[in-house]
This record gives sequence, C-alpha cells and structure tokens, in this order.
Amino acid sequence: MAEIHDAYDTILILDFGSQYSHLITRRCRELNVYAELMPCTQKISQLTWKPKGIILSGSPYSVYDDDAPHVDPDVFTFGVPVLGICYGLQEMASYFGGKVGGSTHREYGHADVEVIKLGNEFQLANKLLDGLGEQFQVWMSHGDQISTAPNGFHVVGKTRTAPFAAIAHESKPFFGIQFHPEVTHTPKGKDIIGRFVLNICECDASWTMESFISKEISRIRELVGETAQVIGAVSGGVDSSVAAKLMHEAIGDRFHAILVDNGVLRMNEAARVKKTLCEDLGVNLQVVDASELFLSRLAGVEDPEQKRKIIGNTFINVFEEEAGRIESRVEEQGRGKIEFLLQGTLYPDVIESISFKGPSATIKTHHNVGGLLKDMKLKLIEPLRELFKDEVRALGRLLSIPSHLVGRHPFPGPGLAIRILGPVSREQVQILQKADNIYIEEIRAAGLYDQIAQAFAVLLPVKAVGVMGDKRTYEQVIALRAVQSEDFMTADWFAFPPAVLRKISSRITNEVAGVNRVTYDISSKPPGTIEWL
Ligand SMILES: Nc1ncnc2c1ncn2[C@@H]1O[C@H](COP(=O)(O)OP(=O)(O)OP(=O)(O)O)[C@@H](O)[C@H]1O
Ligand SMILES: O=c1[nH]c(=O)c2[nH+]cn([C@@H]3O[C@H](COP(=O)(O)O)[C@@H](O)[C@H]3O)c2[nH]1
Ligand SMILES: NC(=O)CC[C@H](N)C(=O)O
Ligand SMILES: [Mg+2]
Repeated sequence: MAEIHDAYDTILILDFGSQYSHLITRRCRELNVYAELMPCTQKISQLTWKPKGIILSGSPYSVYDDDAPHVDPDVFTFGVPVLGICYGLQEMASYFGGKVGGSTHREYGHADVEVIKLGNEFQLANKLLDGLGEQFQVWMSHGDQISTAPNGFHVVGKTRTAPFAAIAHESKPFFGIQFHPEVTHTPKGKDIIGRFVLNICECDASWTMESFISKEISRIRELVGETAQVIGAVSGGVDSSVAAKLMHEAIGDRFHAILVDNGVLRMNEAARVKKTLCEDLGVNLQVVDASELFLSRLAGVEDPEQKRKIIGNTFINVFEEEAGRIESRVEEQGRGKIEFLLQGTLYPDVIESISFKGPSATIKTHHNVGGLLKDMKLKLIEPLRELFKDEVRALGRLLSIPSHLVGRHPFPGPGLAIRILGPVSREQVQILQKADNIYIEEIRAAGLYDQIAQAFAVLLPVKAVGVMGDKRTYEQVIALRAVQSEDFMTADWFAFPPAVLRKISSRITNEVAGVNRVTYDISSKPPGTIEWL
C-alpha cells in the first residue's frame, strides 16, 4: 500500500529529543514539502523509503555524555543532503573529527549571525545562507560548542561567542547550524530551512491539502476494496468529523459512524452533530443514547481519574455493542464484512508515541479510543495520522465542512464530567450545560470565539450566599475558563474586555437556576492545566 512518503518528496527528521523537533516538521510542511519525524534510533538501512534529505534535531543531551544518543553513520553514506541543528550540528561535527565541549559562553536567546561567504569554488557550501544578507538574527539554546572544526568543513556563519554558528562541508551536501531555525524567534528560520529542503535537497514543493485529499481518497478506496465496511466513533469534534467526511467521500455509506451520547455532552450536542453530519455532510451516522448507563455508573463518583476510567470503559462497552448491531444488520443485507475501524489520530499523538525517551509523567489520563476494540480484529484506518491540527482544519475547509465545525474549540472525550467538580448527576449536567451555552453564545456574539483556543464553564461543588429579589440565596458557583494556546501544552488565560464578562455573568446568574455567583479563572498552564480535572 502506497504511503504518503512514497507519493511526495519527503524530508526525514531524526529526533534526538529536542522540545522543538516537531517544529522542524511543521516548517518543512509550511514550505509545501512533506516531512516525517522518526526517533534517532531509526536505522537508515531499515528505512522502506528514500528521503530526499535528512535533518538531525537538537537534544537535551551533550554529545560527550555517556548515555548520549548517536547518529547512525549510514546517514552520511546514504547519498542525500544532511542538516544538523544544534545537537545535530554537534553530532555531525564530532562524527567528522571535530571537537565539542562544554563552553563558558552558554547562549540562550537572541544572537546575530554574521554570514561568511566562501569563494566561488564552494558553491554548494554557500547555498545554505545564500541571499540572507550579511547578518541576521537567530535564536540560540545551547551550552556546548564546537572548538575544533571537523575535517572537510568550513565556517559559513559565526556569532560574537560562537565561532562555528554555521558550517558546511567543502564538497558534500552536509551542513550544520548551532541556532534554531525552526522557532519563530529566528525570523529568517523558515528561509534557511527552505534553502536546505528546496535548493539543496531539491524537493518538489507539492505537499498541499488539495493534493492530499485526492491521494488519500484513492488510498482509502484501494485499502478498503469494493465491498468491505468501515465503522468509526465520531464526537462532532474537528478531528473525527473531518476523518468521517473523508471516509464518506471515499466509500459513501459503507462507512458507519457512531456517536455515543454519554449524558455529559454540551447542550443539544447530539442533535446538533446529527444534523451537521447526516444532513449537511451526508455521513451515515447512528446516535446511541447511552446517557442513563453513563450517569448511573458515574453516580456519586468525585475522583477525576475514576470518572475518566468509568467513561472510557463504558464508552468501549457501548461502542462494541453498537458495532455488533451494525455488523449483523450489514450481514442481513448481504453486504461486505466490517473490516476496518476509523480513528482520527493526529500527528502530535503519533509523535508522542515515537519518542525514543519513553513516555513522560502522566498528569491525567486522556480518554482515548486508541485502546479500543483490541480483540475485534478490525484493521485501523487513520487518515489524519500524518497531519497537525491546523492541517486538519484546512482539510476540513476544502472538504466543505461548515466553518462553525472546522473552527470549533476542542472538547474532551469525558465531557462535562470533568467540568463538574463534584459528583455528576443529570441536574448538575443541566446547570452546567445552560451556563456553558450562555458563555459560548456571548463569546461568539462578541466576535471573540476565534481568538480563543478553548473556552468552557466549570461547575464548582461549593455554595455561596447571595441576594436576589431581597431574598437570601445559597447556591452554586460557576467558574469560567478561556485560554489562548498554540498546542495546548502551555496556555495563558484570555484577557476579556470587562463588558463581555459583565454580560456573561449577569446572564448566567439571571438565567441559570441554582447559580448565584460567577468567577473567572486567571491561571496559566503551567502551573494549572486547561481543564480543572
Ligand atoms: N461522544 C462520543 N461519541 C463517539 N466518539 C467519541 C465521543 N467522544 C469522543 N469520541 C472519539 O474519541 C476521539 C478522540 O476525541 P478528541 O476530542 O481527541 O477528538 P475529536 O472530538 O474528534 O476532536 P476535538 O479535538 O476537536 O474535540 C474522537 O475522534 C472520537 O473518535
Ligand atoms: O479528548 C480528550 N480527552 C480527554 O480525556 C481530555 N482531557 C483533557 N483534554 C483536552 O486536552 C487539552 C489539554 O488539557 P489539560 O491542560 O487539561 O491537560 C485541552 O484541550 C483539554 O480539553 C482531553 N481531550
Ligand atoms: N538545543 C540543543 O540541541 C542543545 C544541545 C546540547 N545539549 C547543548 O547544550 O549544546
Ligand atoms: Mg473531542
């Protein structure tokens, strides 16, 4: 089966554990060149495809550490250009006989690189920083430095404290830079990556969502064949909706989508998703109302991890049962067997699981359908597996998915259960649904929805005293949360105009029975997380 790297010129990024490795992938793709990240332990001889070039990432290690990860030497005999970034540069330098050591000049932050243009006989070496001016600003983050040049390399850029800020081999397409071109703090970073992937590796800049759609649709058709059926869980969120629409384009009603109403969805969510997916997008969607089952299992449970587990497990039970029902119906109709399960896995999930360092500490168990249906022997289809969220949104727009859906804030699988801080009950769900609905309505009315990465209301399990119509009230508290975030790994609270908050607060306390007080959460992540549980 053809894969994306077979269809497009591809840059291979070997990850040595830098925080910025995935950004290198992003920058290449923004240049319309497809790029894939693999752990640095990947053996070049075991690659089943041929990259047009290789980039070695940064790393928290020092090349001289005992347990430092090292580059597979085959990288340098594979016959493609290689660019080392920071640790990647240091690895390349020490492989070619240069010296790398701890420096007294640790550099974090901005630096100015002075370009050193070599003579005309070094045309290739000059290509990396060609046309960028005599000097440009970069962002540095390193404690180690090259002290002796590697054999056959020349300096093509230096800073006040880093004499080997950029080096290039005299005759081979090997380059190294001490700074980080992948971060936005290096203003010409994308141009430099462009010099490498476009001018040096000569990649064809053909990676666009338009071309991805048609290639992916034919790939799915070939994979699924003429008769097989596919099932998939959809939530009405961006990822599963885009994946579902793509499936529908590829195989029509041989794709069976299932939405589980777990009783902790937003107000009218199940009906709204059904309308959009079935009526607007033509997807064959079954809504299963399992709210009784979920709420009965959640009754009295306060512990957040416990809530997540109950929802995750119940979800699997309900999904399997429904899948079985669809299977017997399909068999009755004499149609092909259900052979595949669609999942909306995105590239950040994949990246997380390929890290060569192993998983990081668990802060909370994100409910993921990933572990679903282990013994059902269904084969996985993950059409978004190579895409970042904004690529998925672009894909959604091209597939004519309505913009209110494509631009939606993410919504967690365990839903309102992790936004009700005490025990979950239908009454508590209804209070939160109403407050959340008013909050989002007002955010949209103020034209702020797209400036916010995620906004939601939280129902606190405490009561406060208030006064309404001259009478004492003793009711619950709603906390509002709104954050700005690039990747949801870090986040900052959103600064609302006071008038918007005033209107939201007044509407919630007036319209939602059981709530007499509204607060606004001004915690960033870290130290907070985005959700409260
Ligand atoms: N209520 C639900 N019914 C069916 N499937 C669900 C439900 N909630 C979550 N899922 C499944 O879990 C997956 C992971 O959820 P996740 O929230 O990460 O993605 P999403 O909902 O598709 O998109 P978004 O990140 O925009 O919310 C979904 O893609 C979907 O397959
Ligand atoms: O699909 C999901 N299942 C979950 O269990 C889950 N928990 C948190 N989130 C979402 O992840 C992002 C980061 O959230 P935290 O800062 O709270 O960890 C935010 O966007 C959260 O909404 C979830 N998404
Ligand atoms: N960002 C990096 O790749 C750092 C590499 C190495 N740990 C140094 O401090 O120089
Ligand atoms: Mg979701």
